[in-house]
This record gives sequence, structure tokens and C-alpha cells, in this order.
Amino acid sequence: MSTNRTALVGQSIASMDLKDALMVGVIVYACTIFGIYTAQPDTLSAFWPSNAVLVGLLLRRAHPPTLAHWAAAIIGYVLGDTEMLQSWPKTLMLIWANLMGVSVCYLALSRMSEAHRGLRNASSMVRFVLVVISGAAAAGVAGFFIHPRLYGGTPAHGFAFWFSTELVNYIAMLPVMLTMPTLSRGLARYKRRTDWPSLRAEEIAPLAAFAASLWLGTQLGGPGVIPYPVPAMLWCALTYGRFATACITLFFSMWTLIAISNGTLLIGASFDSQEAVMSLRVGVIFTALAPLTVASVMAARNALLARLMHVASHDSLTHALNRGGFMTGAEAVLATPKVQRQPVAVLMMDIDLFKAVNDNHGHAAGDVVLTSFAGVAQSHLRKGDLLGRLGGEEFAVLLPGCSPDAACAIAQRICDAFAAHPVAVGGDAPLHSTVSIGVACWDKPAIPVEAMLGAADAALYTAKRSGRNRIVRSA
Ligand SMILES: Nc1nc2c(ncn2[C@@H]2O[C@H](COP(=O)(O)OP(=O)(O)OP(=O)(O)O)[C@@H](O)[C@H]2O)c(=O)[nH]1
Repeated sequence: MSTNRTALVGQSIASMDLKDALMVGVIVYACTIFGIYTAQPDTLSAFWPSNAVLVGLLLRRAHPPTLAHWAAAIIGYVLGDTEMLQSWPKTLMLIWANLMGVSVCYLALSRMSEAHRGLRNASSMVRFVLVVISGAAAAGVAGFFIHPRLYGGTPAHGFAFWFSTELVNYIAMLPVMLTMPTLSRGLARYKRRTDWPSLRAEEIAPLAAFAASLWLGTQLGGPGVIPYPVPAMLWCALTYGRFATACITLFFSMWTLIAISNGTLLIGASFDSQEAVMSLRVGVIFTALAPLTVASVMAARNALLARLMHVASHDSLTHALNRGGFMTGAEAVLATPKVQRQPVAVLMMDIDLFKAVNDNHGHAAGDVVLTSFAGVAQSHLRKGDLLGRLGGEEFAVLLPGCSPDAACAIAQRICDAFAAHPVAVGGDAPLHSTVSIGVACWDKPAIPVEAMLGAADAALYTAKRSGRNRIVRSA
């Protein structure tokens, strides 16, 4: 039975791998065709996305690529190249050169941590640049041998040309591939209407400044116009995420190179020699590294800030909000226009005879009771409700948009569920603690949070005096 299931799982993984490999082959083929049709006759393509896209596709899989993926990629290259009716030796040499760079980049990046690969750490860009330099150098070695045979020139020129071309393609394309959110994560982020990006002036301004600086360059001309968009791109990097910045820098690189070659951007320099073209491409792409580095440092800073905010506003034992976090969160929730028009309720909850738990079973057992209670209470709350540990064994809940009847029902459910919840403490028999809850309700949030907590606390006091393990609603 289990052998059959293992065989079935194996079969389904194999069929998924095959579909996945097919997709890799199709994408490599499409990118190859794109690269070929943007090339000048009898020269290498200026923009060759296949290799960077292939590295990105292989890295973003949950599992390492199989032989089928590599075979599909090679078939994609071969089919793309046969469109050009090239000779077999030439096709094979070009594919070998492509795979040299792809395999070095893939191997180096797959050994990097997920955070570095997603350009989320302060030093990620330095590592990324070292990797793409290695990948471009591997392609350069291939160019050293095949360029003189295919396109003439010296081996050293072949190395320089392949190295610089691959460097440009990897730096322009790979950050987009590495930082692209998965479709499911991207959709999840914008599920609710309120999560959609608001078109506020401060959010549009960096992009507008970027567009304006590109336009200004076309109007003024001269060699100084290439870095005109840099301040706007840095502004974009400070405002938007890594993926948006990677897309903007890719656009900047492609726009600059294409606009110079078709005369839209007149920089007053001649690009008759291949050396001049190489110098321009590498210069443009290195300019694009600045905003990418800023976006990556910002991602690390934002993640650190989020961690610090969490630590500052949450209780480390129960992971509920601490007093400060609860008060700030409650004030923010109650200030939203929708909540201000709705009824609101506050629960004050205090674990009964908690001192006895500590005295009889030890402080560690008391901690387990506190954690269990927070878990039980949280499991009865909705997404917009707030749970806070105000101190010791005292917890509070804010229930926005909750009628008095619903608030009492929630409080009763928490009370009953905790009384029925056995708390395992070390080798001793499980403990059964109880909780007393004071409930206070308003038609709408007209008084400060402190006063709401005071009213619920008075009801809690009555619950304690009337025998504990019960809920009391404030008068
Ligand atoms: N284990 C543990 N105990 C804590 C923590 N914070 C406060 N306490 C203890 O919680 C106990 C609170 O006891 P009391 O305020 O007397 O209340 P009680 O025993 O629950 O009695 P009633 O509230 O009247 O039912 C004290 O013994 C505190 O030392 C904590 O983080 N962990």
C-alpha cells in the first residue's frame, strides 16, 4: 500500500518536472528568438535575455533542476538558433558559450542564501556582482576560443566582447528574475481593495521624476545626459521595492542603449568601434547598480525595522501585543472612519488564582498557563480584533464593529474553552485553570481607550467577587 503511494508520488513529481522542463524549454526558445531578431546581421545580439532568464528560472524552482530541465533548455537554444539557419558547428559553439556562463551563475547563486539571492541583505549586491562577473568571465573564456572562428578578431577581443555582453545582460535581467514575486504571493498582497497601491502624489512622484529626467536627456543631449535619471532612480529605490527598482533599472539600461543607437539620445560621441560600444554598455549597466544597491539596503533596513517594531510592541512570552502595542494599535483601529461608525467592545480578562499556580507548580508552569491562555483567546478572535497582555496574568481584547451580544458570546466562549483546556506542565497532571472576564460595550467609540479599559476592569472586578470563572457585562 505504502509502496504504491510512494510510486504514485514519484510519478506525479516526475510528470510535474517534465511539464516544468517543457516550460523552461519554451521560455528559452522565446528569449532566443527575441535575442536573435534584435541582433545586427552577422554580429552577436546586443540584448540576449535567454541566459539570465534561464538562470532565474532554474533558481526559482523549489527543487534543483533535473537533467530534463537542462535538456529542454538546450533544445530551446537549438530550435531558436535553427531559425537563423546557422551551421551545426556554429550553433553548438554558441550554445556551449551560453551554457558556460549559465552554469557558473547558477552554481554560484544556488549556493547563496535565499536572502542574498533575493537581494535582501546589505551585502547582497556585492555578492551578486561577483557572481555575474564570474559567469560573464566563463562566457568570456568561451568567447576567447570561438569568437575568432565565428566573427574574426583576436582571442583577447573575443574574451572582452563576450565578457562585457554577458555582464550587461546578467546585471540588467537577473535582478528582475531574482526579485520577481511569485504570482500567488503577488496576488495575496493585493487581495483586498484597501491593499491596492494608492495613487498618492508622494508615491507617483519618483516615477514621474524618472520619466521627466529621461525626457530631459532627449531634449538637452550631450555626454552628461546618461546619468541624468540617477537621482530619480535612487528616489524610486527609496520609495518602491526591489522588484520595481529592478524593472526601472532594466528599463533605464535598455532605453539608454536603444535611444543612443537610434539617435533619440544624442550624446555627441561616436560608437564606430566595438570597444566604444562595450565601454558604453558597461558604463550604463554599472550606473544601474547604484539604485539596485540602495533598494537592497532598504530591504534589509525595512526587515530589521519590522523585527524591531515587533519586538517593541509584542510580549515575548505569549506573543500577544504588550501594553504599549495594544494601546497604540487600539487607538489606530478606533481612529479609522469605518470603525468610528460601528459599535465597539472591550474585554478585560484575568486568569483566576494564578498566584497559586506559580506557588504550587513553579513559575515555568505559570508561564505555560499564560501562553496557553493567549493561544485559546486568540483562536476565538477575528482578524481585525486585538489581543494584548497588559501585565502579569491580565489580558485585554478590543472588538471593533462588535455588538454587545456578540461580545458577550465571544467572552463566554473564551471562558468556557479555557476552563475545558488542559494545560500540560512538565511531569505533573495537566492543570485546569479558569478566567474571569469583564465586558464593556459602546454604540460607537466615543471615549479614550484607557476609559474603555477602566469600564471593562470594573466589570472584571465584579466577576472576581462573584466567584470567578464567569463573564460580567458592565452596566
Ligand atoms: N509565571 C508567571 N507569573 C507571573 C508573570 N507575571 C506576573 N506573574 C504572577 O502572577 C501572579 C498574580 O497574582 P494575583 O494578582 O494575586 O492574582 P491571582 O492569584 O490570579 O488572583 P485573582 O486574580 O484574584 O484570581 C503573581 O504571583 C505574579 O508574580 C509571568 O510572566 N509569569
